[in-house]
Amino acid sequence: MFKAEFEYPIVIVYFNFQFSLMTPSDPAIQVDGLTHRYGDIVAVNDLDLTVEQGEVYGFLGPNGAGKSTTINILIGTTQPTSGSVSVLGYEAQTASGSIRQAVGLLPGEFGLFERLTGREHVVFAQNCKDVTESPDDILARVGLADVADQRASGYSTGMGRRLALAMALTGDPDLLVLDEPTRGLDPNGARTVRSIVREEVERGATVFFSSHSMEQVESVCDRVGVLRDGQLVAEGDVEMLRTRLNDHQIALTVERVPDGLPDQLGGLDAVSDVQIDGTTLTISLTVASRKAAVIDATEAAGATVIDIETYTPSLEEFFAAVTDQDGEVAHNEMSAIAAATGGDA
Ligand SMILES: Nc1ncnc2c1ncn2[C@@H]1O[C@H](COP(=O)(O)OP(=O)(O)OP(=O)(O)O)[C@@H](O)[C@H]1O
Repeated sequence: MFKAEFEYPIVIVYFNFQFSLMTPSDPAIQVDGLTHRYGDIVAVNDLDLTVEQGEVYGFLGPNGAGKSTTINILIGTTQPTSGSVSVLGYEAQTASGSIRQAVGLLPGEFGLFERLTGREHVVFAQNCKDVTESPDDILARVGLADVADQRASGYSTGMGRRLALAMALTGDPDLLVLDEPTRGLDPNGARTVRSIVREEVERGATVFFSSHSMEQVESVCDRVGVLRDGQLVAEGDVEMLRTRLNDHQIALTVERVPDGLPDQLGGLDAVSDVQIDGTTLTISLTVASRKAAVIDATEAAGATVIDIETYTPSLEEFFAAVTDQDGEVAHNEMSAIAAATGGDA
């Protein structure tokens, strides 16, 4: 049965290979006007996306947003309805064989060969990519050195995920496409993934990282794109996205609240609300960078500031805001973010 599975791709691959014309300044991934329909369902809707060489790009979105469909198109296993996709300089529609050789893919769903050991899986991946390297070194990197000779049928879900990552790492790929790499992993496994991502980037690879875990994305990604209903609704570096969410607060505790100070602060640019509790003023801002102006205005009114606390939303809150499809707040925040990032809400 194996034989039949291996012979078939050889025929496909023959027509699918191309030479890459990518230069060092070209993006690793370039998606233009990508649309994919499953019958009446529009899974990806006129998506534009650019991932530069050497960056870690976090691809976020709620269930059904279109992440896996996009990834399947990137690696050429799904043909788009329309639009163009270039990966490492190869056209995804015509050079899927070349892309699969150059890319290390950790798929969202991955079935192991129950009868093969962990080491045999890695050797299989190496043979597919025609590379020779020590399978044990790769297995050690993902924490499977001790079970290298164990059949995969005895692997837990997390061990299977680690093995799939080991297979993706074979051949030092120029681009790693990781679909939910930390799903099913314990905290140690998640930490291993994070350090492997950093090592791969140091080596010069690009990483495209789909995840539901804000913690993972915040800690390893350079840039983040949020997909909703097949469209990118926000994109930017993690810090910028956070500071552009219009829910920043600064709490100032003063020795004495001068008459008229709350009204004065309420009249400042970008201040949306002022609450007072004893000698503590909590000021809500639509723009994080206006915090200094609030402190200046408070001191100019004659108040002595004795304590300052600030609040910046986490990426988790940002994600909830831009992907909550029912809430009015979500729509307003998306509009603000889209305006700030130059996207469409
Ligand atoms: N083979 C398919 N046939 C029909 N519809 C599909 C198919 N695959 C995906 N879809 C639909 O396309 C849309 C996007 O699905 P996709 O799996 O790409 O989303 P996702 O962001 O990866 O979701 P998740 O986070 O749940 O994995 C969903 O509405 C889904 O139901």
